[in-house]
Amino acid sequence: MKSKIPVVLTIAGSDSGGGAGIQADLRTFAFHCVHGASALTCVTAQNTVAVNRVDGLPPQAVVAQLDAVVDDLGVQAVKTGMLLNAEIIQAVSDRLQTLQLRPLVVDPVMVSRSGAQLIDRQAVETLQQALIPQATVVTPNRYEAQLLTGVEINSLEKMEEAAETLKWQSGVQAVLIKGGGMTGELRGVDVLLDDQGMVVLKTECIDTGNTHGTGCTLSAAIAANLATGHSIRDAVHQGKNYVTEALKWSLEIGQGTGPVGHFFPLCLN
Ligand SMILES: Nc1ncnc2c1ncn2[C@@H]1O[C@H](COP(=O)(O)OP(=O)(O)O)[C@@H](O)[C@H]1O
Ligand SMILES: Cc1ncc(COP(=O)(O)O)c(N)n1
Repeated sequence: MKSKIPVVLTIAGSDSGGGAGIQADLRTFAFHCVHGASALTCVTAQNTVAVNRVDGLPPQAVVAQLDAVVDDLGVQAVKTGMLLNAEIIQAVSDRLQTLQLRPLVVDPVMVSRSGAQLIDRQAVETLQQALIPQATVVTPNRYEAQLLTGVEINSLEKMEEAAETLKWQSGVQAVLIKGGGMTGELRGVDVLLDDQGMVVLKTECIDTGNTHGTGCTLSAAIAANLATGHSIRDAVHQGKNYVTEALKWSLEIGQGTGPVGHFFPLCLN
């Protein structure tokens, strides 16, 4: 029997601990019944406690992976994660622009959950100028949104202000500011701004320290949902619900911030 299945490409880094990056993306794609393809940007020596080392690939190697996937498999949606440096970001942005690969979910990965800086300063600028304007949805967390907009985010109103600022300064179609790094009752509350306006996304707050990979998982789920034909709003809503479930089933692995449980329904024992 032959089956037709959407192909989703992630352009991101490897997490040796398996909780975030390419590993989280591919598990999320599998859960959503889409075929996951990957273009690796870098290899991190990482666990639940720290990022010990990062080795980047040459930009041409990243673009060659992208081309190999697009030329043969075709792609119904793309997401980007950790892009490491300005050269890789520029090369990927140029290729995405030329090929007009859409929908495109940009997770502007800059700082890890353990607090490690994951890309350099110049890379932030290139992300802003070359990649984010092309995005269907951009998904910064609290700290990334602050860095991208200059708005200090300490309330729901400031989350909304940052979303407005980022949307109008970049021309991106939709902005999702994630609230996993907020405190009190705003923890786990996200704000989505698209062409229809602003919505606040609230699910239950999960009391767990094991949040490694939440951002990667959410952006991968949104890309998978877009690939299967959902609207932006629907893709984001369903992605948020998926992350909430995965957080409920997060894994007690390692000494630090453990990963979320991507295949929760299969692991109920
Ligand atoms: N404790 C939590 N309870 C419920 N949702 C959470 C919690 N922590 C993070 N989230 C959700 O996980 C998703 C990823 O957000 P966040 O953790 O802020 O991203 P990142 O991993 O990029 O820092 C968001 O939808 C956020 O609201
Ligand atoms: C290779 C890689 N990519 C991304 C993240 C961010 O992870 P998170 O989803 O927790 O923000 C990470 N720690 N490592």
